[in-house]
Amino acid sequence: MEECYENSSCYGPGGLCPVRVGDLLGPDPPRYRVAAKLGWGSYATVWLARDIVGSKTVALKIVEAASSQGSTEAAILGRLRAPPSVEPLVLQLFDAFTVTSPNGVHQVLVTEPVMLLQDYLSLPGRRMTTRALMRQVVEGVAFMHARGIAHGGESPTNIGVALPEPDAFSEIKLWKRIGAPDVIPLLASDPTRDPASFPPYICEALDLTEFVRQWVPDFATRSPPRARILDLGSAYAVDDSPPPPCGCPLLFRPPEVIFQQLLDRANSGPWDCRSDIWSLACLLYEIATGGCLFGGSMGASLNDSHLKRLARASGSLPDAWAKHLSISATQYTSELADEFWKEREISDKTIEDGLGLLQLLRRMLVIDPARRPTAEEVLRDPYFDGLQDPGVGVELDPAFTRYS
Ligand SMILES: Nc1ncnc2c1ncn2[C@@H]1O[C@H](COP(=O)(O)OP(=O)(O)OP(=O)(O)O)[C@@H](O)[C@H]1O
Repeated sequence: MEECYENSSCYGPGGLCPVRVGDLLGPDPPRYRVAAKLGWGSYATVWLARDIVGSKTVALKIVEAASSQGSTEAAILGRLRAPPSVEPLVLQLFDAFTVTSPNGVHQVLVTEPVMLLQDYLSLPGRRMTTRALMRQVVEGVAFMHARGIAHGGESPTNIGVALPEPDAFSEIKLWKRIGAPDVIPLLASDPTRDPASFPPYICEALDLTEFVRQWVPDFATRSPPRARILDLGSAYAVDDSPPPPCGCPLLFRPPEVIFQQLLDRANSGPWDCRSDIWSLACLLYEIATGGCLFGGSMGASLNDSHLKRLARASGSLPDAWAKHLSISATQYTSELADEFWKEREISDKTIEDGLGLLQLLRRMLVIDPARRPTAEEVLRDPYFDGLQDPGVGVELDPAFTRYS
């Protein structure tokens, strides 16, 4: 039950912004009317809202007060804006402002709403091949890197798909179609606590997939999807600033960060666009197979065994790491890596060129970040050769001039 909602203890000084369905938010005059919750993360709640001035449907990411002041997400999304004539591959920012609640000042990002890729992949009869979808994701990463942004957290929950006809949604149609959300009333155990510091109820997130299924039943079969990279909360501009702590989920986290954290848990050390390439490889494997490349049957923890598993996949271990692990580096050979990859052979015939995909992933999963291919080089890998993507209408442009 608890996992279906953000934790109520997140409301308090420096915490989340208390939001209710129907609230009108925005810079003067407020223009975004909250219709439903879309989700929540470690630092924010995200809401579907109607822009009553622009007659648009938008997503509002409302960041907890303690993380709002230092948040660079709006600036980074601003740098990744696509020109109007180009299909974007990164979530598009429409507006940014702050709201003040009893818990502090909250950054609000107004973006397009999307369906999570994992939910999209569950729709029956989708028209686009997984390989074409993967190419869009790689192209999105190449675009970010060309703009000097390292993402630092690529994982399946950070990839979305543009919604069909989002501006035609209205709050009334929404609730008529799928019913009202479940809510849990909140009452502070301390009766003296300011009741304005928490919402009167915690609201269940909207089942966007179910809504799209009903609203546009032929969405998956009608047109190829347009992928979007989201959650730039851990991203940074590599030329302008030192890397923030790496926010990548453990199973997607690159080995250089893991090694650094094994030395000092509080410090993820330097990471950059080459680190993204490692996470991207793990993400591509998961998009293709639905399985996790480095998750053992017991999951994974930040420990020596996990680092050894990554070294096994890449067939090498730096001497300094071997010394720390008290093992010999010479046992990490390409033959050992061959065994790892043999265990991951893709037998699912619906995945095009499974062998070609694994070869590409091996190219990307190299321990030394400097030897990993760039995202542009990944796009030119034979695995993506001859890919027709008529619905998206974008072609690979090595210089990415179409974005500038
Ligand atoms: N534009 C959007 N459209 C639809 N849903 C969204 C959108 N942005 C975010 N979400 C939903 O809200 C959730 C939280 O968003 P996000 O990951 O950006 O928050 P966060 O606090 O930065 O999370 P994290 O814990 O990953 O750092 C997402 O997992 C997703 O379910």
